[in-house]
Amino acid sequence: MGSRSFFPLKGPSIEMDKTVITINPQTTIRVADILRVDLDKDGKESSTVRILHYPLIKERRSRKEVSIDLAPEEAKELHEAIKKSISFKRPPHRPRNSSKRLLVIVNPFSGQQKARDLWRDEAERVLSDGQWLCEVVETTHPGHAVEIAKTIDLDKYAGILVNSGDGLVSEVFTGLLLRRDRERALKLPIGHLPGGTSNALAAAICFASNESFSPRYGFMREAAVMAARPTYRPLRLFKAEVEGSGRVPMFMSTTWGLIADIDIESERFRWAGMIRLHIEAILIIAQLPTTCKYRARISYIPVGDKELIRKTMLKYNAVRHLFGKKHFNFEPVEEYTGESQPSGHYSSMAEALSASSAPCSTAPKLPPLDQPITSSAFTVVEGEYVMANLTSLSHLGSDLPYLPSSKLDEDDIFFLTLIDWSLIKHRLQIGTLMITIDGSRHLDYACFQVIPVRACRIEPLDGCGGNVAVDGEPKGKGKAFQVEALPMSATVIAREEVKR
Ligand SMILES: Nc1ncnc2c1ncn2[C@@H]1O[C@H](COP(=O)(O)OP(=O)(O)OP(=O)(O)O)[C@@H](O)[C@H]1O
Repeated sequence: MGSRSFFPLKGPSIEMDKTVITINPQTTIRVADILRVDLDKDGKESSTVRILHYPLIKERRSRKEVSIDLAPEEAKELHEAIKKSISFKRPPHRPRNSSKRLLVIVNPFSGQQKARDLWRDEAERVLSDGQWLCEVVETTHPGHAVEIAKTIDLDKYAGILVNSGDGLVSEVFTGLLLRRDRERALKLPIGHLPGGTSNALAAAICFASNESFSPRYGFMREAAVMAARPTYRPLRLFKAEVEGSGRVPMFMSTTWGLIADIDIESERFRWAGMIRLHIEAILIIAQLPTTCKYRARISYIPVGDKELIRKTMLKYNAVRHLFGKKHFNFEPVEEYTGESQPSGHYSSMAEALSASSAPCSTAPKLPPLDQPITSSAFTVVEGEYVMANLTSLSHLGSDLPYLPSSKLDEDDIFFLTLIDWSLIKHRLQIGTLMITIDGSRHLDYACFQVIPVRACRIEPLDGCGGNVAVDGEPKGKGKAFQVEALPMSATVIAREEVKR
């Protein structure tokens, strides 16, 4: 759409193009921020166009209404032009019922039991402003969201909003992967409303979209605005195989050593909220090297792309163009085009993850965990490490921009990050490295290494222990594990990149 002019009864003309409505030099409205537009026919002489939008003001989304009086014909045209620009696009799973209906799953116990209040105080009104019909379900037990995702009627909803931490998001992906019609089910848009303690996915989506989010004060409203005016982005899924636990899906990280130790061992301080992580970190770091000094063999297929390697050092607040021209672009999620899909479910995740699926560009590279790696494509190292993590998201939590260069929709690449014990000068160095993750300054430490990989196996040696966690879920201590991409992506709700 080129620029169009409209002439109000008073004041200068209004200019509207594809992205912005300029009411006067001081007042502009971004089309992507508009949730609703109404037309009031006041009389023969004039009509009013009322625009409800949520602009960013001081890095928060604020509800604003603007009314413009125009001649009736002019008002009708402006109203129609705006309505057309904000019209709801059919989600890629192509539901038969194209109404604006969402299922909202709330874990009433996540985030120190605040998810329910956050929904009521911050999100519900935004979705209602956007004229969405929301059916809210509260989970009653662990695994409840797996069941919901396994059985949800794909034709009834335009998406699922998951109001919780990353644990419940993982359950939803698990449920979708267990469906035999998952080729279509994985196109059902999933929005993460950050109602939990760790909201890594919501943060990574905001970061990718250049949306503002405040780890400290929460960003439920910002995520709700995103859900009310959604764009759909692919999120690459991965397969983690862990000794004793078998194959499980992964969308964020498999951590071993320090970070997993802090996360899992700090459960005993759950009453302290987020501070529990700090208490545990201090205890562990004070006891180094009797804690968190682990021996391992690491086998990986490196990605020798210089541009990619350079990017891994960029912090979250780096100027966005430094990440590369196309870094924040993404391929739109292709619409599901198949007609019929098999019904029912796989009997286990092991079966689901080994079953062939949609056409893929990511052929398996790893043999099963109990078989040796013989391919010469692998680099093999042995050493002592404080931790070794395999991550695929930019954030490990909303306040942890761990690897800002990670993209949501990378084909089959993820990142091996290591703290090599032999490069540490003093245990205080680990302490300072950990507390600087919130500004991504851990990337400046020589002992912190980042290696882009296409497959990786980590084998703890000499019974050295160290917690292993997949997407935050504990999987035992000192277990061997390996990760590679799945030939499948889920669909997440994001927004068009915010221009600043
Ligand atoms: N009603 C419920 N009662 C008990 N546990 C539940 C319930 N609903 C969901 N869960 C479980 O709670 C786990 C943690 O949920 P979630 O990640 O949403 O919250 P969180 O507070 O962010 O947790 P974390 O502190 O681990 O990040 C999920 O793995 C899920 O299985």
